[in-house]
Amino acid sequence: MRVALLQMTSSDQPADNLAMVQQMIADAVAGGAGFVLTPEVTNCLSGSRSHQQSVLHHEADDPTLSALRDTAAQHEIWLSLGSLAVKTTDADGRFANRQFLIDPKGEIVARYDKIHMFDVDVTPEETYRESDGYRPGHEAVVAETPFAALGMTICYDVRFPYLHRRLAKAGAQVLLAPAAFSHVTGAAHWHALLQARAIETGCYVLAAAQTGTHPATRGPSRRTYGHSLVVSPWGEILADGGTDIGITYIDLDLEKVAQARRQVPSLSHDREFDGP
Ligand SMILES: O=C(O)CNC(=O)[C@H](CS)NC(=O)CCC(=O)C(=O)O
Repeated sequence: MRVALLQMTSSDQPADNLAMVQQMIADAVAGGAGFVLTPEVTNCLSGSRSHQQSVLHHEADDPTLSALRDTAAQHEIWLSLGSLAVKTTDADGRFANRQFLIDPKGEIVARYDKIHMFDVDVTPEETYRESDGYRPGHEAVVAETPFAALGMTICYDVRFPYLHRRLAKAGAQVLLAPAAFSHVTGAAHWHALLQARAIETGCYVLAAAQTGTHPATRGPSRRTYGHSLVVSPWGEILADGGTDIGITYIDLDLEKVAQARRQVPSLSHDREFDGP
């Protein structure tokens, strides 16, 4: 299976972002991809709650989701929307940061709501309170497909190794890690974190990333790190998307998953122990 990771610079205008993704999917299909991945918050990257309130939708009537389901069906591809920001019915008005897996008929076959919220002061000037705007998810998800079992994670989840081990023990062979990583933490940690998750689990890690300075009509503009990454189950970086908008390709070979796990079977060497 040929996979394409789309690296983009989402703005806070969902219609513009949709047009961009549709064009990139067409390009990826022309490049031979049968599975296309988009980054976190593909539809809208915004730091303004009131702006999000005015442009986002519930899943059931989200125009980005319905258009991209049609796109997947039209090209007969598998599509991971790394996430869409969608409205929920929660009384506090918080959104969900939700990943969708869409099959070649355009059906949604799996959903995952980001579990770990990025409530972090990266520097005194650069602070994030993701849980102000988004409600955390409560359920880990492994999606079975004919070409691989996919463990779903989003961005900050990458810092929580036990989530990934659970996904691998539940059968995942490929971990999806779409992101909008901050530039500062990305430069310090991004490659090492993704390589560690691959090594610990013997999974491929596929991380489609947001990149660059994101245009914002309201609220602060943000800068993300880019470097969409493909890591092999042995921990090698097979592809790095750099910092430009563009497409990164990889041909998955699941024999590599079995091989890495044969060579170092740490996934099956857990021990019970006493202590803290
Ligand atoms: O806010 C949105 O619209 C979409 N969500 C994000 O961009 C999220 C929360 S702010 N970003 C991360 O999780 C970055 C994690 C990171 O950079 C790290 O772990 O170092």
